Amino acid sequence: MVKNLDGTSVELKMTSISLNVNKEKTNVILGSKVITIWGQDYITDYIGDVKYQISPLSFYQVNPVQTKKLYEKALEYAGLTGGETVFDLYCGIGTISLFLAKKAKKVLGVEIVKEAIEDAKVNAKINGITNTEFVVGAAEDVIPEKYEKEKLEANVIVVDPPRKGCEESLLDTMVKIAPKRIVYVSCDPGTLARDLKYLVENGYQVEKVCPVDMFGHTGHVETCVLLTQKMQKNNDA
Ligand SMILES: C[S@@+](CC[C@H](N)C(=O)[O-])C[C@H]1O[C@@H](n2cnc3c(N)ncnc32)[C@H](O)[C@@H]1O
Repeated sequence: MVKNLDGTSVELKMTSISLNVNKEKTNVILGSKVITIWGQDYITDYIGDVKYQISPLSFYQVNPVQTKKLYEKALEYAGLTGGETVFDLYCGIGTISLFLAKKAKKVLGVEIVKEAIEDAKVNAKINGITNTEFVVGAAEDVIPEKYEKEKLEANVIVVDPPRKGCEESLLDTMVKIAPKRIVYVSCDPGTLARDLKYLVENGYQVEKVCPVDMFGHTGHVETCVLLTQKMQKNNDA
């Protein structure tokens, strides 16, 4: 039994042991080869009432108590009423996508790791969620390409990039798609500030900012930001 910081406790049950093989001499921790030594090829976890299957090469937040708060904040900032098309870019195993899907018309998730997208599809299925689509690829390639070919539309775009933030080509296409709301989830204040500057210079305004302490006793902070269209605010007023 392990006690969480919020006083709740969880029973830990080992379901798998796997070995990762990395022969590259770089600063990347995990190699692409994973050997299951015992048990299943994945672990499972719940955030709120959503169940997730997570395979070894897929990203998963490390602090389950704070992750629930972070996703609830992203959901609140998305302001969904049930009729929206939402993009969840850098979606990992579909964690935020599935949180949002329950309150949206449709969610499109994009993620670069193939195994994570396979998990996302399974996760939609095991939670009985049918209004999601998951695509493998770099967000900065998939979204501009789909925008050119299919004239994609979205009411809300959520981005949760790694520390390097979003490529300018993606931000540029997001501005062209012109969602009413952008929810930016970031683990790096420096690249967050850079990307917010771009969005603010291109028609958006920062409406709300909420830091979430995902990495207790460290100097790191996760941040959830709501941006809205400048015109929209003026029209609403
Ligand atoms: C901070 S994680 C967020 C994942 C997910 N939203 C979550 O909360 O579990 C960033 C994710 O972006 C993925 N990623 C990295 N570069 C990418 C890119 N260029 N396009 C799409 N996904 C990318 C990583 O594999 C990782 O799953």
